[in-house]
Amino acid sequence: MSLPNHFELLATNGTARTGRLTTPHGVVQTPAFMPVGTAGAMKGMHWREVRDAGADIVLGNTYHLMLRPGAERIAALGGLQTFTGWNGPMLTDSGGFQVMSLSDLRKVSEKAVTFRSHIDGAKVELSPERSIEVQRLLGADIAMQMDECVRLPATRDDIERAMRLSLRWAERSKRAFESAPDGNMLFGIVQGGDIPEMRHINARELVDIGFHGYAIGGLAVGEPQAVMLAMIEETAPALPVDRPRYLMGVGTPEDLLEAVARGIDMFDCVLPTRNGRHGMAFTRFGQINLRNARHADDPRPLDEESEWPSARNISRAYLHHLVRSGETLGAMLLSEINVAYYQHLMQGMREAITAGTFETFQEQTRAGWAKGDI
Ligand SMILES: CCNc1nc2cc3[nH]c(NC)nc3cc2c(=O)[nH]1
Repeated sequence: MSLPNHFELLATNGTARTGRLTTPHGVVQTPAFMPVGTAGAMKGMHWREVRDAGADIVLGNTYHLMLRPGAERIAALGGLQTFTGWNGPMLTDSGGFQVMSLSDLRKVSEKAVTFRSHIDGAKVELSPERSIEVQRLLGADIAMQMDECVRLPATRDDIERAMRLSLRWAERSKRAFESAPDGNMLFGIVQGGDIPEMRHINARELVDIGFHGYAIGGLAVGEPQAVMLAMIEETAPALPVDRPRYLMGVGTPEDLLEAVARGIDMFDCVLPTRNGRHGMAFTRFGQINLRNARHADDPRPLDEESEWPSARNISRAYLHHLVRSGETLGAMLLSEINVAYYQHLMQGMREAITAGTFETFQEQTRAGWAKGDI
């Protein structure tokens, strides 16, 4: 049974697209970048800064939130938006991916993923049904199916096994989701590793099951960028043109530009906030490492033409000092500067696609990065 469509395609420019996704908590303009608020907070930022930076939607991690403070507790406190104070759209992942990377003593069976909490060692079982129940308790506007992502390189057998398990879990996730409140969405996830044939089979069978939107998973897991881009080219055309496509865990500004050019609408990545905490700034000149001694006496801001005040008004010398001294303010300023840069880049792409000038935008943006830091 096909699910209602909450996505409106507004313009295309080559295979790049811009659109609007309507959720119960607000509208998401695409291409969209979702900053990752892992455990119900955007590390180092107030929600008002996330909003001011231009983010329409943020991601919350089910694995973290179900372990602490707990899904039932968040539901009793009114759901994620009320609990956290972020009152916009939220997407939650299904938890499976983080189990594989964060917990030990984990076991994957047909029924569920069983693991020990990395917080207190408690044994936890996460089935597709429980994952959907948790995401509903959290109040996600967009929930994700539970899947199994294999890291690359992987054998064909492993890739096929995980892809077929993920398809069976897609069925179960959808069945568990069916009775969701109106407007809430469930996205399927395409696996298939770096094997085009597997990607085609998975996309076709996932579309037959029918979802509000489709994620391309199993990428940004150690493969070269060329392989990631090739798999997007194999997968995106096999997905419905009128539904959103979400590339999980991606990526650098370069990744975003290349993936939007190939038809991707949504992204999530920890890079802007994580690199910010480590003293790295994303700018239109490329990445700048504020730990570097060359900034110690530099009175200039990161970017005099930036629309973001902290990037336009704060000297590199001061940012260098904060980072070198381990001042919390350094992590906070660079996190907001980076999230604002990512959102500004997405806004530039949306405007260029609408104007039909995306190719020029790509060339100019790449030239700025290539010029490097002045
Ligand atoms: C919804 C959870 N499932 C799920 N999350 C993912 C998160 C990722 N994050 C990265 N690189 C940072 N690749 C990913 C792939 C998947 C994937 O294939 N599946």
